[in-house]
Amino acid sequence: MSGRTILVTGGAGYVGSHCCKAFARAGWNVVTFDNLSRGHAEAVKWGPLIVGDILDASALDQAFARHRPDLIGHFAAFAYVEESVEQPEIYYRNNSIGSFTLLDRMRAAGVSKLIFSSTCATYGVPEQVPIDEDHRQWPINPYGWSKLMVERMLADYAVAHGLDSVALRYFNAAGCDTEGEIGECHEPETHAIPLAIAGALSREQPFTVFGSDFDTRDGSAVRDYIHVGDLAAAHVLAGEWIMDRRGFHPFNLGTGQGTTVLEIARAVARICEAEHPPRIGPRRAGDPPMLIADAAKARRELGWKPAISDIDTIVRTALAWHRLSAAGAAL
Ligand SMILES: NC(=O)c1ccc[n+]([C@@H]2O[C@H](COP(=O)([O-])OP(=O)(O)OC[C@H]3O[C@@H](n4cnc5c(N)ncnc54)[C@H](O)[C@@H]3O)[C@@H](O)[C@H]2O)c1
Ligand SMILES: O=c1ccn([C@@H]2O[C@H](COP(=O)(O)OP(=O)(O)O[C@H]3O[C@H](CO)[C@@H](O)[C@H](O)[C@H]3O)[C@@H](O)[C@H]2O)c(=O)[nH]1
Repeated sequence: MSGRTILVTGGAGYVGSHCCKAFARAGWNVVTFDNLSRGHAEAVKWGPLIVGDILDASALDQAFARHRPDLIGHFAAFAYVEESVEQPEIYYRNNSIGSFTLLDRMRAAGVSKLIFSSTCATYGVPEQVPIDEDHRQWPINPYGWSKLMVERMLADYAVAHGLDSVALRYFNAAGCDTEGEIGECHEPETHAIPLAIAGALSREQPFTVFGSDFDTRDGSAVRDYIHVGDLAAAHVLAGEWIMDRRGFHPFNLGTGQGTTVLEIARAVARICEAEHPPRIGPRRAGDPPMLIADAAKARRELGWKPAISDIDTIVRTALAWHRLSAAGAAL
């Protein structure tokens, strides 16, 4: 598939930058379009960076005219569940209206293929686990709704306008590039694994487990952690797959294995060889108790299988990145 161009919105962010690397390795020309509101110019290493906002129609028009992308990888979004509960307006504007603007300008430019970063947060509290793609989608936080609205737009645009798309519903993206070139740099960091590592290594930043009264095997919440390198591989497969498919196609991306927050804390303590035990705190707003993927469809249709998503590899790669950052050698 070499020689094709993908324009990656949000390519300066965590998942987007890992996907840029994977697309470049697979022979694609990669152009990043990111407003750097939550990303890092230093993470854009596999092609040019256009500093622009998906809410800015003329910036999108210029980017499409200049680079003539064959495919859009749409990662740009705000992605914090708790923030979305407190400030829903910024989620609906950035994630939903931003995506609408992107689709509108794609139509105008005649760009008709897209892969979209969706999320298991669109399912809400599952009726059963593992969750397959046909499970009812009924989010319990504005972030999930802001993303589900985009899926709806994509389904409708496929029928009405021949805009073909894949929605990749990630479960919990985790870990960092196995070669240490890029990693996870959120400010503020809110994700469990980098915070558990920081907490294990420092008395100053203790790790708090949000909720110990869920109906799970140890009372803490269960998530399906998927290595960002496995996610990146899935994006390349999905990008190549959609080039000769029609319609809208959702896929779950997860391992099918659930891990509790306390199990994460224990794995981190073992691998970091430094134990500052976690604190137990109250539940965080908007958090479902358990999210586990049934990703059989991605395996069947895309030929995708997680290869590096065991918890030890996730924690080891995240720890390597944490050490590079602490030494000032990372982004
Ligand atoms: N991290 C996860 O576990 C996870 C799970 C499911 C889905 N997702 C989705 O994956 C995508 C990437 O998540 P991430 O964790 O890498 O987040 P991130 O914050 O690291 O990256 C998002 C990027 O988008 C950019 N951006 C935001 N709004 C923009 C705008 N209006 N115009 C241009 N650029 C903009 C930011 O600057 C940032 O570089 C998001 O769409 C998120 O909803 C993430
Ligand atoms: O300091 C912390 C941070 C997190 N958690 C818990 O750890 C789990 C995972 O939390 P986090 O890493 O913040 O991920 P999520 O809130 O599950 O959200 C991520 O994963 C979602 C899919 O589940 C994506 O849609 C979001 O974009 C992405 O941020 C949750 O139960 C949290 O309550 C803690 O107990 N303590």
